[in-house]
Amino acid sequence: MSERLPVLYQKKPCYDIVFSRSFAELWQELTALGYENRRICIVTDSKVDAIYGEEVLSLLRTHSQEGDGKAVKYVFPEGEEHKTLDTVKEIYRFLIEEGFDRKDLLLALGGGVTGDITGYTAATYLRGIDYIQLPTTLLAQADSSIGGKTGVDFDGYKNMVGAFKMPRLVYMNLSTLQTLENRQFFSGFAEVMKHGLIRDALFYEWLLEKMYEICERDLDVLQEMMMRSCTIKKQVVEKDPLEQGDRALLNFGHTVGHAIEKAKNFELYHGECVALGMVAAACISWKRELLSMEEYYEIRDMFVPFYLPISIENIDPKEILRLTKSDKKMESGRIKFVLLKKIGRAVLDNTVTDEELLTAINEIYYSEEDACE
Ligand SMILES: NC(=O)c1ccc[n+]([C@@H]2O[C@H](COP(=O)([O-])OP(=O)(O)OC[C@H]3O[C@@H](n4cnc5c(N)ncnc54)[C@H](O)[C@@H]3O)[C@@H](O)[C@H]2O)c1
Ligand SMILES: O=C(O)C(=O)C[C@@H](O)[C@H](O)[C@H](O)COP(=O)(O)O
Ligand SMILES: [Zn+2]
Repeated sequence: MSERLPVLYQKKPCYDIVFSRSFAELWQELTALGYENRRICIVTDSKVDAIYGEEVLSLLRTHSQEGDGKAVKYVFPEGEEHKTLDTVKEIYRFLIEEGFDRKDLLLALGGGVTGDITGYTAATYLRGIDYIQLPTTLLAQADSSIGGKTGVDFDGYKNMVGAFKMPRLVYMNLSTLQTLENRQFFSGFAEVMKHGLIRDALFYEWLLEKMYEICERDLDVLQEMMMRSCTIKKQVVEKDPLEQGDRALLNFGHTVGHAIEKAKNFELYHGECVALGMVAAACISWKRELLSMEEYYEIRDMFVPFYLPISIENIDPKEILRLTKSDKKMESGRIKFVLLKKIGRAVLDNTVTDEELLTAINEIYYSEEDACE
């Protein structure tokens, strides 16, 4: 049974999130939004294309009354290393060659990388065309498809170039989660856990209770999890869509997380780095006596059954510290850091010192020497 959640932008209805179990209702949704006679370009990566590309393209072509040319597909190589302006440029070229105009539509079919690239292309091509999110990873369904943050990495620095551009619809086919590799599935789970930790202790506890069903990818449980996770994200972005204030709470774990992503040259996945960053942020919260020691260790250890890292080898903690300074959440030379006051309640703080950060980075740094001591 499909469900939907409306999302407001500046207090007005903007787009719906549809939770479905197939792509079958997609055409009906496109028609309801008036795209039935528009040209549609599916943007997807090579891996997702091999699994779902033809299914979605033929669905669009079957329904489109004016021939195959109405729906086309652009495929880029999978992986974070392709979330760049070069990929965006290639999509611009393709859209120009195909004669896409301002009334036409882009469909982002894939994970967060595809969503971020497609959204940014939609924000900038012809000064803005519409796009729809068809998220196929846990991370994209629970987090990145909602809220209109789009962009690309630049010289390895995360999301350095981007724009806010709201999608016209987020259509989730939850069954796509069944084909996701385990490591990718759990990487996405880190952002789900983040939503519980920053805003909703009951959701956090529910996630622990449903650990078995989540790991088994029980679709009913995943649908409820997604509804609750998306509700939290929706509430935060509705209140502060352009990140003037509390939306920055969604960055819990990201200051250190993004630094590790860059330092490791994207060898670790986004959610894995965010999990490490959340452990570091929880550690600072403990050292400041916002969290008790028990709470800190509970937060750290609950990542383990979800196959998420809580320590990392082969990094230079000082280099990670240096990289945190190039994250976007800097204001007048200070990092806008997210700490936890308790489980379910995050706060912004711009007084975290280099010393505190280094102590926390050392806490997640695993070295052979320490292990031998
Ligand atoms: N815009 C936002 O608000 C926001 C929020 C969180 C993360 N992000 C960004 O999202 C990106 C991470 O997203 P991601 O983890 O989805 O990465 P991703 O898009 O690279 O997808 C991960 C991998 O899974 C494959 N894949 C996708 N769907 C699949 C499926 N159903 N079955 C099998 N394989 C599938 C992809 O081809 C890729 O290899 C990062 O760049 C991060 O910065 C953005
Ligand atoms: O939607 C948001 O706002 C977020 O911060 C969600 C994050 O999970 C996401 O990784 C986002 O892309 C990070 O934003 P950035 O501005 O720090 O790049
Ligand atoms: Zn994130």
